[in-house]
Amino acid sequence: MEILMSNWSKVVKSVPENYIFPPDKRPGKHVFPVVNDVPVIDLENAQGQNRADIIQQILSASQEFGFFQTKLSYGDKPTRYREVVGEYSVEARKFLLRMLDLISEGLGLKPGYFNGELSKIQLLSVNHHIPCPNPSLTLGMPEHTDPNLITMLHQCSVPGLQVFHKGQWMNVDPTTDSLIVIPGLQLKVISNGKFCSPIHRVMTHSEESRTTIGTFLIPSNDVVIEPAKDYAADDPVYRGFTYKEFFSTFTGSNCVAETALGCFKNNTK
Ligand SMILES: O=C(O)CCC(=O)C(=O)O
Ligand SMILES: [Fe+2]
Repeated sequence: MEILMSNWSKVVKSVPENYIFPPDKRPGKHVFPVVNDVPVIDLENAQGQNRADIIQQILSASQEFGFFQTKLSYGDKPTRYREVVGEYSVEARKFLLRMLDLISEGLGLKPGYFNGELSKIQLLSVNHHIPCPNPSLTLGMPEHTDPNLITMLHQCSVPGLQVFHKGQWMNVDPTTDSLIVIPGLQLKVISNGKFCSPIHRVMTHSEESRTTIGTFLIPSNDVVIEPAKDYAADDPVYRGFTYKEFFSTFTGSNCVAETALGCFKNNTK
C-alpha cells in the first residue's frame, strides 16, 4: 500500500539518500545560537502619534538585520477552509500594504509607491515539514533569499527558521503571536541597497512536524524595477529591469541572490 507522506516519519527510520545534503550544505550536529535580537515592532498607533518612530524602527531593522517581527492580532475564526484562506489572504495583503506604506514613507517615497504593479501578485505558500530521523543531514528548505518584494511569515511553535546573521547561522525563535517580515530582493533594489534581504533556511525537527504560512507580494512580470528615482537619482546601484528578466536570471544563477543582482549592477567608478 502507498505510504502517505504525512505518515512517512512513522515508517521511514533513516533519511533517504536523495534527501541528504552535500556535506558543506548540511547543518550537522552544530548547536546554533538563538538570535535574540530580532527587532520586534509594535504597530499600535502607526496611524497616529507613533508613526514616525515606527517608521524609523522599520528602517533600522531592515538595514541592520533584515528580519523583523510585529505582534499579531486575530479576528474571528470562520469555520470553512475556503473562507478562512480567503479572509487570511485579504488580511495578509492589507497588513503587507500597510507595512509597505510605512516603508515608502521612511524612504521618502510618495504614498502608495508600492501599490499597483509592484505588489500585484500575491502567493500563499503553506510549508509542512514532517519529523526527520536525522536533522543534521538535511534541511526543510535550503538557504535562500526571497526574490519577491516582501514576505510575511507566520510561524508555528516548532523551531526551524534560521537566519545567516553576523557571519553564522542562528535560530529564530518560533513565536506564534507575531509575524516575521522579510524584505525581498526587489525591496533591496528599489531602496538602492538600503534594505538588506536576509539569507535564511529551514531546519527539520526530529520529533515534531512544522507548519508555516508564507505570504509573498510579487511584482507583475512586466513592471520595471529600479532604484526609486526620487530617492537614488544620482547614484543608482542597479539598472532597471523587468521582474520577468530578474526572475529568469535568478533561477539561472541557481537562486544565488548576489550572482543574480550582480547582473543588474551599474558599473561603479
Ligand atoms: O518555513 C519557514 O520558516 C520559512 C519559509 C521560507 O523561507 C519561504 O517560504 O521562503
Ligand atoms: Fe524564504
